[in-house]
Amino acid sequence: MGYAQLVIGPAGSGKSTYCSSLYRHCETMCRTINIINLDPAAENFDYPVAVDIRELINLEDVMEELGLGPNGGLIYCMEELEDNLDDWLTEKLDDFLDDDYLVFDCPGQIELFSHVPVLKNFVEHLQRKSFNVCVVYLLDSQFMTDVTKFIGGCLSSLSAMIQLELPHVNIMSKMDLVKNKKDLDDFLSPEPQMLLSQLNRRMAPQFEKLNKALIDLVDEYSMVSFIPLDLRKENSIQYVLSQIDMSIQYGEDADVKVKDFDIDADDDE
Ligand SMILES: Nc1nc2c(ncn2[C@@H]2O[C@H](COP(=O)(O)OP(=O)(O)OP(=O)(O)O)[C@@H](O)[C@H]2O)c(=O)[nH]1
Ligand SMILES: [Mg+2]
Repeated sequence: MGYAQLVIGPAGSGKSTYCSSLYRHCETMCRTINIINLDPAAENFDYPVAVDIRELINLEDVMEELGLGPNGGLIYCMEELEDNLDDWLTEKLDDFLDDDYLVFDCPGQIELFSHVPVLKNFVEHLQRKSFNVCVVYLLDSQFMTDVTKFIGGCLSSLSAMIQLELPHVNIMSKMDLVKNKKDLDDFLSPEPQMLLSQLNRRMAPQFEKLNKALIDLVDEYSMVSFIPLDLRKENSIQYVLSQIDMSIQYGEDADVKVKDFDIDADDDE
């Protein structure tokens, strides 16, 4: 049984920075995690890259050779990954041990997890290889400064949840940038009624019915709940990691193994 985090979220939400901070944090705890770059456009890394999609394909070549733009090029690269799940990816995954912990640093284009099946197929492949996978969805704290932005962020997180059907942890990144601490309580786990009245105040009256439907939807899926992440604080990183570990049962399975072993030992007697 392996463990995997799929780190997704809008462009620039801090995914790669989160990966490198997590790597350093785990290093100080003498815990090994392997970070895998799935962004064919990435160039600089602050973490050791265990596996790199650019060994398979890179965006620059695709744009040059096929005359595609950056977004079309990215989709092409990801489809190439999809076509190579059984050979390239399987070969790479075979290098890891049974209970290794992988963190996938994904590109930020939201169509990847909202309306193309690449990540869904990727996840199913990991699951077939016995990985417990969860989504770590990062939203930038700047989304908390504006209720319309915040709802938009929640909806894109929700679309990832629907498309990927995985345990899902929402993270509010870049908490060091939050000036007004009152925003924290308002947006980390806000009252649906509060969001609705703020939305109605911001928008023209003809949107009231839509706003109500949106807030009901977001509320029903319990989406409006974010764990704050402040990378300056080790205990913040530790808390986020512990919540993610819980969602993929990391650590729990280790206990089960010990128990299973004890039962076997009894049988032998
Ligand atoms: N202040 C602050 N800035 C951050 C934090 N995390 C990331 N950033 C900055 O935000 C920008 C984007 O960060 P990245 O980690 O590259 O974001 P990303 O989600 O990987 O971006 P894409 O891969 O392009 O989608 C960079 O300039 C980072 O330095 C944070 O916790 N606090
Ligand atoms: Mg990145």
